[in-house]
Amino acid sequence: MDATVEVNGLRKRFGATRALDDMTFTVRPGVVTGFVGPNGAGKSTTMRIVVGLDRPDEGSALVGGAAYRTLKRPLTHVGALLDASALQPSRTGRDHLLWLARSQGLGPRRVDEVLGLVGLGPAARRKAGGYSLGMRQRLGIAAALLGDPPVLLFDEPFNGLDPEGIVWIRGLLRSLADGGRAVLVSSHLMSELQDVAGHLIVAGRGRVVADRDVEGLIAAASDGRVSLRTTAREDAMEALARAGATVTVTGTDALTVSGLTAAGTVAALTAAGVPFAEVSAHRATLEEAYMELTRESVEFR
Ligand SMILES: Nc1ncnc2c1ncn2[C@@H]1O[C@H](COP(=O)(O)OP(=O)(O)OP(=O)(O)O)[C@@H](O)[C@H]1O
Repeated sequence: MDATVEVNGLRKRFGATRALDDMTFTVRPGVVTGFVGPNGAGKSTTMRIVVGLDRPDEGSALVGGAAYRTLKRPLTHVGALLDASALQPSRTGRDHLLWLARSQGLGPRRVDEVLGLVGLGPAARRKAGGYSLGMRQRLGIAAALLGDPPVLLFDEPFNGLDPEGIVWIRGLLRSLADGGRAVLVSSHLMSELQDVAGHLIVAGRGRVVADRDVEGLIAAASDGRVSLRTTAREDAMEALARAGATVTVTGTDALTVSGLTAAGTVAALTAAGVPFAEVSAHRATLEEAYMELTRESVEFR
C-alpha cells in the first residue's frame, strides 16, 4: 500500500458554518507534514473525514489510494490520534488497547509493544480515567501505532505534554517519517513543529493557504538578514539605522538586521565604535517563516 493521503476538494458545512471550502492537499511518505492554521481553520474536520468519522458534502479523501470505509483492518492502513479523551474511563489503558487490537486481528504482544514504545508500560494496568492529559495522549498515540500503519494522523499531539514529552514526541514523529511513513501533524503553535516538520500545509478558513517544504520556506524568510549580538543594543541600532539598515530587536542582546550584509554590518558597527559579537547570516525560525508566509494572505487574516 502506498503511504499517502490525498485530500481533494473537500467541502463541509455545519449549519451556517463553512468548515471546509475546497480543502486540497497531498501528504507524502518519508516526511513529517505539519498541518497548521488558526483555531477553526478546518484541520480537525479534515482529519476526521480522512478516517471516515465525518462525511464531506463534496470532495474526497483517500488513504493509499482508497477511501477509508473500503479498507479492511483499517488500523493497519492508517493510525490516528484525534481525541485523546475518547476512552472508557473504567477500563485500563492496556484493556483499551487489547479491545482495539482484537477488532483488527492483532494480539496482546503488539499491545505490550506499543505500550513500551509510548512509555506507558508501568501505568498500563491502571484505569484510564485516572490518567493525566499527557498519559491520555500517549495512550492515543499507542492506539494509532497499534497496526503499524504506513499513514499516521495526529491532531494536536503536543497538547498536555510536558517539555520532556514534547521532546519525546518530536523524536517519535521523526522516526516514523524516517521509516517511510506519511505523518500528518496538526498544531496551532508553530514552535511545536520546529525541527520536526519537513513540509508545511497552512490552512485558513477551510482551505489551503500555503503548501511548501520547510527548508525552502525558512531560506526564503531568512533571505539576506543578519543576526547580531551586542551589549550596546541602543548604540548598535542607531549606527545600523544610520547605515541604512532596518533593525529588529530579537532578544536582550540580540538584533536582526536587514538591508546590510554581514560585512556591511561589521563595518558600520566598527566605524561607530560599537562593541559586538556573533555576526552571522540569520536563520529564520519556523514561526517567523509562518508569519512571512501568511502576511500576504488577506483572506487568512
Ligand atoms: N460537529 C460540529 N458541529 C458544528 N460545527 C463544527 C463541528 N465541527 C467543527 N465545526 C466548526 O467547523 C469549523 C472548523 O473546525 P475544526 O475543528 O475543523 O478547525 P481546526 O482547524 O481543527 O481548529 P482547532 O485548532 O480549534 O482544533 C469551526 O468553525 C468549528 O466550530
